[in-house]
Amino acid sequence: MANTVKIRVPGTTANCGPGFDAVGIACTIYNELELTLSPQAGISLEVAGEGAGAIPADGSNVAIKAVQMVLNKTGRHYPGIALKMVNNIPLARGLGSSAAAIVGGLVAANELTGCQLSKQEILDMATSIEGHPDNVAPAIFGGITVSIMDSGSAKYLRFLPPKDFSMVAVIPEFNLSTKAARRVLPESVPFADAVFNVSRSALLVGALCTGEFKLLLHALEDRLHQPYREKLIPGMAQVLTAARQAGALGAALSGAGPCLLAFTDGDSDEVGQVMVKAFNIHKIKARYQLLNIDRQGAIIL
Ligand SMILES: Nc1ncnc2c1ncn2[C@@H]1O[C@H](COP(=O)(O)OP(=O)(O)O)[C@@H](O)[C@H]1O
Ligand SMILES: N[C@@H](CCOP(=O)(O)O)C(=O)O
Repeated sequence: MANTVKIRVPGTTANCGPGFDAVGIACTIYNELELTLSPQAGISLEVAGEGAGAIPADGSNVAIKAVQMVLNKTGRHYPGIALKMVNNIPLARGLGSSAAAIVGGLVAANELTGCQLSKQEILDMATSIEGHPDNVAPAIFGGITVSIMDSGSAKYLRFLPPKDFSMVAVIPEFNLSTKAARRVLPESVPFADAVFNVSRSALLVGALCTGEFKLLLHALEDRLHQPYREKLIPGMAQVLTAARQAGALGAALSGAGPCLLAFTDGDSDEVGQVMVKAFNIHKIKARYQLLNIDRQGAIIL
C-alpha cells in the first residue's frame, strides 16, 4: 500500500554577516514537498516552480538522498519513491533551497516510517548532507538558530526576538552555488579578523535576543567570508551601502549569496528599490522580496 505525506519547509538566510556556518534565520518563503513511498520499484519526480526541469530525479538529488538516508537508518525497505515539489525558494541564490530540500525529504520520510527519529537526529542527518548546520537548523525549528558542531553532532540554540523586524531579500538573476562560493574562502585568516568576527557575532546574537536592533549596523559586519565572496557578486559592496543609506538597520550577504539581505524596521519597499537600482548600475538584474521570520520551521500539512 502506498503512503503519502506533504511537508512545508521555509527558506533560510544563513550567516547573517559574522555568524559564518553558525547563525541562521527561517524566512517566510516556502517549498512544499509531497512524498509517496510504495512497493512498486522506481523513483519519480515532479517539480513545479523554481528548479522545474533542472532538478535531477536520481540519487544526486539531495531530497531523494535524504529520503534514502531515513529508510537506511530506520531499516525500512520501500523500492518506490515518488516526490512532488512546489518550489518558491530560488535555487543557488543563498536562501537555503538545498537545506529546504534536505529537511523536506528527511521530515517526510520520518513521518511515513513512523517517526522513529528525533529532531536532533534529523538535524544531524541534515547537517551531514548539507555540510554545515546553519541553514538546516532554522529550516527544521523555525525562528533564529545558533548552531555549533561537536564531535559530528550539532548543538543548537533556537530563539525569537522580543519584537519584529522585516527582511528585504534582493535576489539577482544569476546563480552562485554554495560550493563555488566556499571555494574562494581562505584556509586561515589574520588573528585581527577573527577577533573582529567574534565581537560582531556576539553582538549580533545579543542584539537579536534583546531587540536592540540599532546595533545591527555593526553587528552584521564580517571579515571571514564576505570580503572573499565580493568578487563573485558584482556591485555587492555598493548594494549593501545603498541599503544602509536608505535606512536599513544593517545588511549582509544571505548565506553564500548572491542574494543580499537588509534588516529593516521602516520602509522596506524603499530599501528594496534602492538595492535593486544599485545592482542595475552594475548591469545585474535583480528583484526584491519582503520576508519575515518564520516561527514554525518544517511542518506536516
Ligand atoms: N527542491 C530541490 N530538490 C532537490 N534539490 C534541490 C532543490 N533545491 C535545490 N536543490 C539542489 O541544491 C542546489 C543549490 O544549493 P546551494 O548551492 O547550496 O544553494 P542554496 O541552498 O543557497 O539555494 C541546486 O543546484 C540543487 O542541486
Ligand atoms: N554558511 C554557509 C551557508 C550557505 O547557505 P546557502 O543558503 O547559500 O546554502 C556558507 O556561507 O557557505
